[in-house]
Amino acid sequence: MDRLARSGWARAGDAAAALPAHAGRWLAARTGWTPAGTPAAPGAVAPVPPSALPASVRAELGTIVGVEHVLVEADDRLGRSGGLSYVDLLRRRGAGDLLVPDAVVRPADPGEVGRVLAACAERGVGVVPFGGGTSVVGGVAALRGRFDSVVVLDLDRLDRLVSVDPVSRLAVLQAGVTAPRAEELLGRHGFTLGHFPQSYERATLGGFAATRSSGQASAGYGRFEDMVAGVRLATPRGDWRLGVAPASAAGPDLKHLVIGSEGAFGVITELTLRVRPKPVLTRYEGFVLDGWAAGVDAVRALTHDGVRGAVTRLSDPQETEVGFELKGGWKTRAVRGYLAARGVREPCLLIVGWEARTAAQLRAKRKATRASLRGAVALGRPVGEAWRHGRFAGPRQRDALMDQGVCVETLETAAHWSKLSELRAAVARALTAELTTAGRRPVVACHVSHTYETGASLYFTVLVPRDPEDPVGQWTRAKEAASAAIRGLGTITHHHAVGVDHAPHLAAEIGQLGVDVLRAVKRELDPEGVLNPGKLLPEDPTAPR
Ligand SMILES: Cc1cc2nc3c(=O)[nH]c(=O)nc-3n(C[C@H](O)[C@H](O)[C@H](O)COP(=O)(O)OP(=O)(O)OC[C@H]3O[C@@H](n4cnc5c(N)ncnc54)[C@H](O)[C@@H]3O)c2cc1C
Repeated sequence: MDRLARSGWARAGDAAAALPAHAGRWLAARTGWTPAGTPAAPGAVAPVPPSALPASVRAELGTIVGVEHVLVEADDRLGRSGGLSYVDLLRRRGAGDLLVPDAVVRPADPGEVGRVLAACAERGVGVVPFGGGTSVVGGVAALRGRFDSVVVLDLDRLDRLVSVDPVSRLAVLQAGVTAPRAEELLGRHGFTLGHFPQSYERATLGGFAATRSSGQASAGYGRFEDMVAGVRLATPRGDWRLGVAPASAAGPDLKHLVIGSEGAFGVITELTLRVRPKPVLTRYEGFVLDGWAAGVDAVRALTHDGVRGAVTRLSDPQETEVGFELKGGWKTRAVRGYLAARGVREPCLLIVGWEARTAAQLRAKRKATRASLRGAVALGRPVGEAWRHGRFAGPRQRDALMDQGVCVETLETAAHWSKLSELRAAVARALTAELTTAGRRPVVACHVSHTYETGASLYFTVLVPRDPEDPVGQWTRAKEAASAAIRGLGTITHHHAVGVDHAPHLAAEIGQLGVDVLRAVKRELDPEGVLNPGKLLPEDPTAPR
């Protein structure tokens, strides 16, 4: 996907991501796209500027983490130049400005993190905490703020399972542990975290906590924040530990100042996480509802009746169609024929995945879900298992589409049930209006994959021929139009966080008072303002220069 970044997605699924000929024909007819070779080409990237980190600071950081862990080579800095949004990927392909950090610093433990932060605060060097670098909102952009230099603080060496408390079902893990590694380490003790976002292969526990991430199995395991029982934060003012009991009335829950703080208040070094026994049995099935309204009613009923699967994911008619067209083949034709024969005019695919410790438990869960889904057409196990098999393929498919000149990006929001359909319509309208030009007709598809008692998230995927003259502007304008449509109906972000991209919209959601409260917290924890300049909070115009 981003071949210049530190490490790519596992290569295993690459072949499956290539756009099949039949899907290419559909895309051309549907959107006006014609294949254009625009592969990722290292040569196309702007030259890397020399490091502006003063030699004395470099030497001081070297005494803390070891000189071999202060990296200033071009490739090392380039590999941590931004995250994985569509615009980030365009920048790596030579469109727009690429922000390159002056150095990469790799501390080994929480103590070293704290000392690096203290040194950077004293010397006036910006610090960008970096987990897996999968942010899609500019969260790891190497912005300097008011400083002359900025370093990326790569947490990849904080990769240990510190302890497990099987009685309380708690595990302490360091923040740089990636999601697959966490599953491996916890699996040895019979536990799982149950957090499976699409960025699973690369993202880290610290990144999940810092962004309030939500995984595909959130219906069964909750959002990442629900798993955080305790947190350890390194700040330029010292170490801060929170979370001594399962619940507390000792004032507001300060853990929630850290969860979602996006590296702007401190660096999460350790997390105490709630873990669950690994499921023994899993089963995924597909269902189809006729039309969006029926689909939303169905997932709302599943949620209110308490009979969702661990995975509960509803595609709207557009996303269902895209799925059918990309897959193609006789099996898809057979499914479409069957649905037509059953009188389904606007198929909306619903995937339900159950997990259980025993066959009896699994049967009971499945029975309860199916009873609630009385009006749905059951497509059975092959459809559900096919979704499960391909559930991490998205990043690779995006890479393949980008290589061929497609603008492909996603955005997410959430709203209460009573506003959900209005929100979906408003965002789809805004994106379609902004991206439609002579010869370009966007596909705007949407799904619900996180539901709550009071509402649900919406996740949009957009496909449109790329504007070769202004590829960054094409998407930036569309994203702005969508953000304006969201205002008053839903949240600016359900799980991608604020980063740079959503910062201008924060005040509209939490109020200017809310922004001021967050600024006050930042001033207390990071008085010099070195931590992740320009993220979460827009630059403070009143900050001393
Ligand atoms: C293809 C793709 C699919 C995605 N799917 C999902 C999804 O299903 N669900 C979802 O929730 N998100 C998803 N994301 C978004 C992204 O993966 C998440 O935001 C994830 O939580 C980021 O983890 P990371 O380790 O990569 O963090 P990074 O990208 O490295 O950092 C994210 C933010 O957290 C800060 N940060 C990182 N580590 C720390 C730390 N230890 N202490 C303090 N601050 C820190 C960074 O400075 C930055 O602001 C997806 C992204 C991509 C590219």
